[in-house]
Parts: sequence; C-alpha cells; structure tokens
Amino acid sequence: MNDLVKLGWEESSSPSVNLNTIARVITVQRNSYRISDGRYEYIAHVSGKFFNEVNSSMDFPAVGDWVVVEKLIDEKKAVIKELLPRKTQFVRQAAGDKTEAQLVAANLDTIFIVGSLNDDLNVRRMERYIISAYESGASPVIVLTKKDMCKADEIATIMSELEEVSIGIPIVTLSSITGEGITEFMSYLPPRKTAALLGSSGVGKSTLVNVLLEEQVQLTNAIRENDSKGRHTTTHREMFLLKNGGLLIDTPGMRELQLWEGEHAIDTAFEDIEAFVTACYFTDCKHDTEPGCRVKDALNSGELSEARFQSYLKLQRELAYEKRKQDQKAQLEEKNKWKQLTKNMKTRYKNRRYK
Ligand SMILES: Nc1nc2c(ncn2[C@@H]2O[C@H](COP(=O)(O)OP(=O)(O)OP(=O)(O)O)[C@@H](O)[C@H]2O)c(=O)[nH]1
Ligand SMILES: [Zn+2]
Repeated sequence: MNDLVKLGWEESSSPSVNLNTIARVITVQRNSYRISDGRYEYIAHVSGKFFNEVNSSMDFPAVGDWVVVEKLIDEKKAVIKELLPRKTQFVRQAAGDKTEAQLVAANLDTIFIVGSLNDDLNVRRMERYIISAYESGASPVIVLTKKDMCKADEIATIMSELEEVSIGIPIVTLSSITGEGITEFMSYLPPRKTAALLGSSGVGKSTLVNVLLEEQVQLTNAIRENDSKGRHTTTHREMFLLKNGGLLIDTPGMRELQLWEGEHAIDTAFEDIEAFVTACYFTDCKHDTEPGCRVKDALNSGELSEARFQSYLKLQRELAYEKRKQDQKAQLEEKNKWKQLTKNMKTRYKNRRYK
C-alpha cells in the first residue's frame, strides 16, 4: 500500500500526479507547515512562486490539504509548490472582519456536530452547524455526548426535537465516561476518511478526543525539535491517525468557532424572514415602529410566527454578543503579545548585562 493511502489519499482524485511529490498538511504554523508523506514529517514553506501567485488567504494550504512538494529528505524540509484541488473546504468568517473568510480545514469527509445531552441543547445552534457543515461539502453527523447523565425518556425528547432540523442526518448518542456509543461513533469515521469535531465549548469535545486518542497510532515519525532550553519536544499535531485508520483533525479554528459564521448563516437559516426584512421600506428597519415594515405586516397577518421571529432576534443578539467577545479577545491577545515581547527584551537585556 502506498504510504499516502493511509493519510486518506484516493488515487482517483488526481490520477496523473507523481506520488513521490505529494504530501498532506497536518498542522499550519505561523509561517510554516508541517506536512506528512505517510512516512516522514517535514517542515514546509510555500515557494516564492506560490506566494506570488496567491490571490487570497483561501489559496494558502490549510490542515488537510494535499500539496505538491519538493522534499529535502535528509533535512526533513520541503517546499510547497502547488495545492491540489480540494474536495471540501470548511470556511469561517475571520473574527472581527466582515470580508475576510478564513479556511479552517480542507478535504474533510465528515463533520461531527457535537452537542451535550446534559445541557439545554440549542436546536437552532445545531441547525446552524448543520448548515455550515453542508456548505463545506462534508457530511454532517450529530453527536450527543454525556449520555450517562441523561435518562432514556429525556434522550427521546431531545432526539425528537433535533430530528425536526436534522432530517436524514445520523445522530449518535454516547458517553466518553462509560464508553457507550463510542463504537457506533467510530463507524462514522472509517479507515482513510477524514473528520473534524465542531461544537460549543463544554460539550465534551476534548474528553471525546482523549478517549479516541488512546487508540491513536503514530501518524509518521514525528519531528523532534529543540525548544529554547535545548530539550526535545514533540510538537503538537492537529491531524491524528486513529487505530482503525480513520483520520481526525482537531483544529483550534474549529474548536473555537462559536457563532462565527454569522450573517451568512442567518441568511440561510432564516431565509423566510430575510425575505420580509429586505422588503421593509427602510433598509435599517428595526421592525419596531417604523412605517412600511414588512416584518410587522407578516407578523400581523400570521405569515410569520412570533416564535420564529423571536428566535431570529435572539440569534442576532447572540451574534452581536459573540462579535463583541471576539473583539475583546483580539484586543487582549494583542496586549499580551506586546507584554511578552517587552518581557523577552528585558530578559535578554538582563542576561547580556550579567554575562
Ligand atoms: N458525565 C459526563 N461528563 C462529560 C462527558 N464528556 C465530557 N464531560 C465533562 O464535561 C466537561 C466539559 O468537557 P470538555 O471535553 O472539556 O468540553 P469541550 O467541548 O472540549 O470544551 P472546550 O475545550 O471548551 O471546547 C468536563 O468537565 C468533562 O469531564 C461525558 O460523556 N459524560
Ligand atoms: Zn421592518
């Protein structure tokens, strides 16, 4: 078996390429990539030509991408010369920026949409996750965690609510504590297929990943790097090869994503309401007391239910809140970056003085 095959390579996708030049991106770092050819890992950069020909951030490699490379086998380094066409791509709106789309992962076959049976399951949010999974081209599978904390009749109620928005999508219930349902979960991540987990904070993604990683086998000979103190560290990877041969991508981009997909998801999930909104006389209509408000008309005539309108408003409030949170977070990160930088400079200065 070709080494690439265990990374999920399908002969049919690019039949004419020279397999010795192909690798898969397993981690995106600040200025470099960690790639694997199924035998070794390499630290890679894009070639100057690649860089010059890029039109948008979407053209840069992401976790899961297949790339054409030139390898320096002895040094475990590589130059990325070309990106192979993507089968699927998962995109999110970059925080605080309306125009910039951010590619989180490429070539996912499956997206596990994770929710917890224990918490108030937000069906609308699950619906939005389903939409973004479909937009990416991957197949969604709903995973409901913490089964051990829920009675059978409670589970049945939740399932029937969910089935209204999840028509046809498989739903797996499991517990990472008792292990119930894990085998069924794995049946949706067969050998050579690539999947990622998507879901709000606290639903149990890390716990599930840890259970799955007990079964992890080494993807390739990991690169060992020296950290600043000269110790060996095995660097963090984002693509894992599970024991059954399935590939699991665990990217911060997907984990941190909450309501990022923002306006676009509103458009899709609330198309009916958007149609009314665009027919309002004022473009900035608040659908409150403004004259010529098509939304109010629809509410009065019963074309639009009050409940659905309320959940639309709720989503907009959540989005506004999420956006403020992201902006604050970005500010804080920026501040911490500078703090660290000045700290580093001080340390360096101090060391120089006392040497
Ligand atoms: N009873 C029970 N508790 C669970 C289960 N899975 C996770 N938990 C608990 O739920 C809490 C949150 O789990 P995490 O795995 O950290 O959730 P997460 O989705 O990774 O959250 P973020 O890292 O913030 O994205 C932890 O206290 C876990 O111990 C489960 O199957 N059963
Ligand atoms: Zn209006």
